[in-house]
Amino acid sequence: MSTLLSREEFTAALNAIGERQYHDLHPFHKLLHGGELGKGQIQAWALNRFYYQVSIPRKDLTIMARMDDPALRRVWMQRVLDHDGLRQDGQPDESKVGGIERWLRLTDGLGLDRDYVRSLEGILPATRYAVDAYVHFVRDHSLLEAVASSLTELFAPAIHRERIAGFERYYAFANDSTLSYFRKRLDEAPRDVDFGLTYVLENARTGEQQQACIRALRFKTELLWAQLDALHHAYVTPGLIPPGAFVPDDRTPTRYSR
Ligand SMILES: O=C(O)c1cc(C(=O)O)c2c(n1)C(=O)C(=O)c1cc(C(=O)O)[nH]c1-2
Repeated sequence: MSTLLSREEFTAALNAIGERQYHDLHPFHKLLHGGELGKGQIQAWALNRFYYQVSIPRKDLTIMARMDDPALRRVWMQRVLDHDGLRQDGQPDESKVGGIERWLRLTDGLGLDRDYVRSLEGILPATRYAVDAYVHFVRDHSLLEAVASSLTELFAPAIHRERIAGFERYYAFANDSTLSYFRKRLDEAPRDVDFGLTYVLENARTGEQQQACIRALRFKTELLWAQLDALHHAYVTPGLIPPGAFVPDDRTPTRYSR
């Protein structure tokens, strides 16, 4: 029997996971945000991360398929639209551009071919396993755990701010187009997470349910961490790129600085 935590204790337990093991602490992110990486290494990060980007709407639609309440689905739908964007007829409206397209603007700015990025051919095996594990998790666990697993977004605005500042400061590719994904997320993520956190706090009514939510959030931080471990292993040290994965033209470890 797990004891039922108060609302404050439960919130603190969720936040503690972020403080201890969110991927802002990962050495690869420290290098990326600190201006220490070369162009090829940043390309590898953006290319791999594209698989996360395209999988987020699939993950959210998988969650929605499990929701019985139309009111809940209406709210959750916004997450899918944020990434997929809204249809544009006539005069293009920048606010309707979705996250996937914005991520492609980043990979464009890094000199990667869009068709190659979209093909997903160059991603690391571990990226595929880790990202797929997220989609499978929300399919195979309770709706409450699925919502709890999205709560890493509590910690995402801080990492996006750090990334924008680091990119602007250190890297030649940083501009309005390549940073637009991260700037947009600064508005979207707090709204999502307000809803998600309220849902989890109200629906985890037993100590067991609270512990299941904590485990779900921990699982999510681990799958984010695993993606960066794989990038570090392939593109930083020891530099073992798996067969078939992206090989940068620019393999010099010199900083891709301004
Ligand atoms: O750049 C990041 O570090 C980061 C992390 C996360 C996250 O914590 O899962 C998300 C995002 N970005 C993000 O941009 C995003 O749209 C997003 C959606 C979700 C989710 O779990 O539904 N996480 C994240």
